[in-house]
Amino acid sequence: MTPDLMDEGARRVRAHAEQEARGRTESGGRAAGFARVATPGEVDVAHGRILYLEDVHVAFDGFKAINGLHLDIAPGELRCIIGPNGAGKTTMMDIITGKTRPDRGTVFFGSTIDLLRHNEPEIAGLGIGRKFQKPTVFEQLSVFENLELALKTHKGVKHSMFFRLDSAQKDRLAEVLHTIHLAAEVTRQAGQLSHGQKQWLEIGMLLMQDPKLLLLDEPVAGMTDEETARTAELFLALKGRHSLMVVEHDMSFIRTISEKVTVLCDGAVLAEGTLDQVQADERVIEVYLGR
Ligand SMILES: Nc1ncnc2c1ncn2[C@@H]1O[C@H](COP(=O)(O)OP(=O)(O)OP(=O)(O)O)[C@@H](O)[C@H]1O
Repeated sequence: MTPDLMDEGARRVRAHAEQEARGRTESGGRAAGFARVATPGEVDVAHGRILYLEDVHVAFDGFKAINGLHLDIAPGELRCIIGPNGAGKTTMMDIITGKTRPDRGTVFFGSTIDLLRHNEPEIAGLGIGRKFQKPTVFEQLSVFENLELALKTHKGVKHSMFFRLDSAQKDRLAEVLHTIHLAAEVTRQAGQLSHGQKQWLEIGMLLMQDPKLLLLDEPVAGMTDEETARTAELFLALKGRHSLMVVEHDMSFIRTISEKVTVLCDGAVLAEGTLDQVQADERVIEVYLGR
């Protein structure tokens, strides 16, 4: 989910919210029980859940990729998702971000936002950022320019030329630079950064949008041991302020960052608990070793 997509989504969510408000005035109120459209930045976590999936199903040409999936993420939690190839991890992220529509089931962001009523850019605008495995930074621009670009709320040459950061945005940019360990690289061209640094820069671009929930797909694939260790530090620093869902195959990385691990298999949750607990689970051993 690129920052551009998040900007576009924020605009669409605002437009949607305004349209909903107009609809209420004209019709005198909406049917009770409908999920309301939250204004950007507002996620109701009073029930202790930032993300809630219940009995979600998706089939591709009859093949059940997601098959009765239940999942709950608490605000500020760092949840690790593991599972063998084809378990449905990417498809689950596709459903949360609106890229794939489930055949049935419930997918809520907080307790009031029904994500199935929103499209992909709207979901990005609601504060769900997604980082794909491959870094997609703007290689010709500097680290600073990449982060600045992530803040621009209007596209187009005119706005690009006249966009200036205000002081709060400058503070935010400095804070993000520090968080992603790139303060010393601020003027460097992104194309010259190492693979790990590019990954951090892309995470920084998402952080400029202040997402509530970050979905990270195999973030340490291809990183050196040192970069992996710094990424673990970064994620531990982010949890609490943001909720994170990390899909990863690197078990030593998972061990460093995880509290609760969810094991997916055949499109459903096979086991949940600490890494030690799930690794000792016979069913988990069977799906990893028995295939
Ligand atoms: N668009 C699609 N059309 C047909 N089958 C699909 C589609 N998307 C996913 N699948 C199938 O659904 C299953 C789950 O795939 P998914 O990519 O979600 O698994 P995964 O857990 O992310 O796997 P990996 O760890 O290999 O990335 C796989 O068998 C995959 O081939």
